[in-house]
Order: sequence, then C-alpha cells, then structure tokens
Amino acid sequence: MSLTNEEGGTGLLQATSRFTVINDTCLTATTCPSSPSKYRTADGSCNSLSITNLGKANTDYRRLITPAYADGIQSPRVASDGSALPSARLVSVRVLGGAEKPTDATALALMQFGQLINHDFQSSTTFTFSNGTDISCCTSAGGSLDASQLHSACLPISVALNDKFFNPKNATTKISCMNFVRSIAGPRLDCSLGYADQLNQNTHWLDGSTVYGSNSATLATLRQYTGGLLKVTRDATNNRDLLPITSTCTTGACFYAGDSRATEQPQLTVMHTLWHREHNRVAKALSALNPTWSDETIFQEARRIVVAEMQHVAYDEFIPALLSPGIIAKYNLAPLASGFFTNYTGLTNGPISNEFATAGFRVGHSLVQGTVKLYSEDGTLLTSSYTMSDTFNDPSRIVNDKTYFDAVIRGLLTQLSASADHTIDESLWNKLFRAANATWGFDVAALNIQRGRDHGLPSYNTYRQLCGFNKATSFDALTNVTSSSDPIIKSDLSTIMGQVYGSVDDIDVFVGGLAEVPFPGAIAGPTMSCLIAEQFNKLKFSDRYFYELGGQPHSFTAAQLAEIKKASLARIFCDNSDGTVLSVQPNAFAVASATNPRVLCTNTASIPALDLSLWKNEVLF
Ligand code: HEM
Repeated sequence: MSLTNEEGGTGLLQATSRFTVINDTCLTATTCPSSPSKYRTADGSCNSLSITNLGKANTDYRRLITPAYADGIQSPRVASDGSALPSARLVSVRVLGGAEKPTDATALALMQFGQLINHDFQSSTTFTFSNGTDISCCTSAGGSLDASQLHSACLPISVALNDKFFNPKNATTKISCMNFVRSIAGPRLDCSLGYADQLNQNTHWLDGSTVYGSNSATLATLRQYTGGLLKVTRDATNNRDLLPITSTCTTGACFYAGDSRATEQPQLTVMHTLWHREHNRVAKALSALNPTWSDETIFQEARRIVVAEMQHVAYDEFIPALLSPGIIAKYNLAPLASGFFTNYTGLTNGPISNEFATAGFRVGHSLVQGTVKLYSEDGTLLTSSYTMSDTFNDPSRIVNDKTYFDAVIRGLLTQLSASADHTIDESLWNKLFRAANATWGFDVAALNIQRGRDHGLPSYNTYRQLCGFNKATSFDALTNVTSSSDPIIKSDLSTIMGQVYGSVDDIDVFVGGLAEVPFPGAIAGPTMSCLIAEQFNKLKFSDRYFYELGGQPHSFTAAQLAEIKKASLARIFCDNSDGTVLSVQPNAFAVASATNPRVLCTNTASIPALDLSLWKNEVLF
C-alpha cells in the first residue's frame, strides 16, 4: 500500500483488520454470563464487563509508549544513529557484572515472593517449530550459524572471543553465540493493525495463576474434585503433602502447578507448595464450617480467599519492601487501614505492560542470591547450603531430604536478599540453566537486554522522561544531574556506559534502570520503581475482583475484608511448612531484628490468623 514504516507501525493502529482477509486471526469477544459471576474465570476473561477479553490469558501486553522498532513495525531496536547496538552480552559484562552486595535488612523472601507473583501475571512465549520443538540459533557447541541457516525468529546474542568467562585463555573451543529466540506477537484486543505487540500466556491479573493456572484445562488437571481440594502427592512417611507429580514421572520430583515454571529452582517450588497447601488448608476449614457445600463452592470460595490473601501480602508487605513511601503514596498502592476503595477504573488493553514485564520487574534478577543458605530452627547455618546453579529445574531434594523444605523457608526468612543494583549473581549471570556436565549456561542479564530490543522497548532516556525525570543529555549528565529529583547513576557506571554505547540515547532501559541509585526507602531505582508502581496501580484499580474493591456484588463483607487484611507471608510460612518452622518474624520481608523479633507461630497476637468462621453461611450466587 506504499505506506512508510511509520504509517505502517503507528498510523495503521487506527485501522482494524476486522473486515479484511485476516479477520479470522482476530480474537472474538468472550461471552460472559448475563449476571456477573461471584468468581473469577480461570483464564482471566470477563473481569472487565465492557471488554470481556481484557486481561485474558494469551492476549497482548499493554504499551506505556510507542515502541522503537528499527523498522517501526517489528525489527529489534537499533542505535539512535541507525547502527547496530552493542552486543547484549558485552553490555552485561561491562556494566552489569561483579560481586553481589546484600541489602541491609531485606530478607530473601522478597526475591522469592517476587518471582512467584511475576509468574502469576506474566509469561512471554517464544517461537518454536510447528511441532513444538525449540529453535536453535547457535550450534550445539555455542558457535554461530550462517545467516542462511538462521530461523527468522532467531536473534542470537554474540559472545566476544575475549569474554573472560565464556572464553578463558586456555579454552580449546570458543563460544561465540548465546541462543535467543524472539517472542511471539499477537493480535491486539481491538484487532488494529500496526506495530507488533507481544503475547502474555498467563492471565494479566494477580489472581493466583501460580496455584490455579491460566486456563480451565490446566485448572482441571490441578483439582481433586472432592472437598474443594487441589491434588497433592501424599508423603505419608513424613506426614506432608507435596505438589502433584505428572503421571509419567520416573524420578519422583516432576511436580506441576498452575504455572509451568514451578520447578525452575527449588526455592520457587517451595513457595508454590506453600500457597498450594494454603488452598487446601482453607478449603478444609470452609468444608467443616459449611458441610452442605458442594466441591465446586468450597473450591471457588477457597480460591477467592487465597487470591485475596496473596494480593494483600503483595500490597501490604511486598511493595513497601521494594518501593519508597513516596512512590507508594503517589500511585495509591497502600491498602486502607480498614474498609474498601470503590474507584474501579477500566482499561482498554493489558493490564500488564510490556515495559514492566520486559524491564521493570526484571529488577528481581538482581535480588537473587547464588549461595542459597539453609538454617535449622535454632538458627544454625547448615553445611548443606548450596549453589543455585547446581539446582536449576531439579526440585528432587524436596522429596529426598525431609529437612530441606523447612530449611529453605528459614533461609528465605534469614538470608539477606541481594541488593537491586547493577550486579547479578554468577548463577544467573553466567550459569543460568547450566547443564549438569557444563560449566556455563545463559546470562539472564543479556537475555533481558536482548528481550527489550526484541520487544522494541525504547531506550532508558525515554522512560526517564515518561516517569517525569529529565532526559540525560550526555553520559556525564547521568551522574551530574541538573535537578535534585532526577535519578543518579554512579560515575564509574556512567563512564563505562559511555564506552559501551554510542549515545546516551541508546542505553537499554534494563541497564540504565538497574544502574540507578535508589531513592531513600526504596530497594529499586527510581525509573524501575516508576514502571513497577504504575503496574501495581493498574493491577489494583483495574481488577474488578481486587480484594479491597467494594460496592461490587461479589465484594467481601466489611468483616471478611478485615480478616483478609490480617494475612501475612509470616502466617503462610507458619501454617504451611512441613511442621518444623515454629517461629517466624512477623514481617517476613525483613530479617529478624529488635523491632521485628521472631515469635512463635502460635502467637496470633503478633502473627494474626484469619478467622474463617466469617465464611459460615456465606451468601452464594
Ligand atoms: C532464581 C531465580 C530466577 C530465575 C532463574 C529467573 C529466570 C528468568 C528467565 C530465564 C527469564 C526469561 C528471560 C528471557 O528470555 O526473556 C525470566 C524472565 C523474567 N523474570 Fe526471572 N528469574 C528469577 C527470578 C526472578 C525474580 C525474583 C523476579 C522478580 C521479582 C523475576 C522477574 C522476571 C520477569 C518480570 C521476567 C519476564 C517475564 C515474562 O516476560 O514472561 N525473575 N526470568
């Protein structure tokens, strides 16, 4: 049609493909019940009553700003002068490497709850061959492929031959390529044409997808269909329930849960198991209170309570541990001391933003500790502590070592989280998903940088401006800021960025964001905080089922809401451990201290428990 790329990318957003030959690729609106349901759907549809697909699994991310694709439509971002950007691995090595520093008092639970909720509301997906097999963009030995051999979805990351980790001096074979496959884009909700937006496979809501899945088929595989319970693997010897295992499992540790990444690393598997057990704990209590309820009613009511608990922990405990009081107030993220809010606001797309998924929330990668510390109940550091890169995708120790599960919980409560700065632990930086017989793996930072370019995220400076800060006019201006309210990047890092990037307008948002010095009271830097706060504002005010939203037919009663507001991660740990976690500090996101001392789990004055009797004779519709 002789359109320029800009006309094709942004102009055609005004045009719909509804009445064209590709109409059959558009999403059809989900038909929702005529009277709104009390419960969420499994796939997140029917949350918005006007746009029924809003937030549904397998719909596009929202954009905060027009993407910066090289061709305006879908080619990865290039430098502002049109040349290629520096290799994502090179940027990672030069700007982001180095030894992790611990935070002052933040517990590692911050990292682990963060990854759990990340897997609740976002899951980008990459292209595969049509039979589902993975695409390789490098040779199996880490060499580069000829351009003619590359699949069109390939965007391999080049590794320098003098990369100290991948290519040490004595190496016989050199690694020059890190596999990277582009994310799948999909039709927008309104089926408009224009630039590529990427798909989120999970529901866009903070709705317990890690426990319940993001579609009805997954949910069906997880339910027992008796007593409102989720399936478990019963470990009678140790009197405990573990996550269900797949029927074809031969190792005894092929757990599955609502999100397919549940066994990515054992601390995550433990966190999944805790919330899975919480569902069954609540379901059993509701069943005892309401003996006439059906399996379906018990299941849905338990799910409603567990999701509300998870939301409350996120807003009441997790967010304050990550963001500054100022930004929490600006984006209205703090739960009310009592009662409901009623200002639900609709959206037209999303609600998860591409910027949050592809940059902002990836700040969590910097919180990870590569040495995972395990503790006994008396506070002794166990010699069985381990290195994360030895355990990717292997949760077998949960099954084989009966003391391990609770020792992991104590580790999350006792070990300091790594700080959310530019350093990323070796386990993720050089050895991510390392094969058992290999010394090297992926570099998550390089993947994040490349993913940002793949998704067309504009550069760091664009997001500074979007967040209300001044654009930096030079690398020096990143350090010597003109306004005291602007983010600061330490001079050693801004100097290195000046050596790596051609222009201050080229810096990847993940890189600039991680390099910022946090404002007082925050863990994350100002630009990352802004992307995160904007997202949690949308997740709160655009979710019709948000636990604190009043005035809806399905809202909790005031007395029930007051009970939900007692939920805490400390109580989740206490109630769902293997039975040997006897004391926990009330604020599980900070390590124990004089102001946050460990108390016995039986101390419900310090770690309140929900009174579920308020759900006796609950009104059903
Ligand atoms: C040991 C812990 C972790 C591992 C091994 C891990 C690994 C990964 C990997 C491999 C990706 C995909 C990268 C890509 O190809 O684009 C990813 C994505 C992501 N991670 Fe992590 N991660 C961990 C912890 C965390 C934490 C603690 C957070 C946040 C608090 C987090 C937030 C994210 C986000 C937001 C994404 C993008 C999700 C998406 O678009 O689907 N991760 N992580």
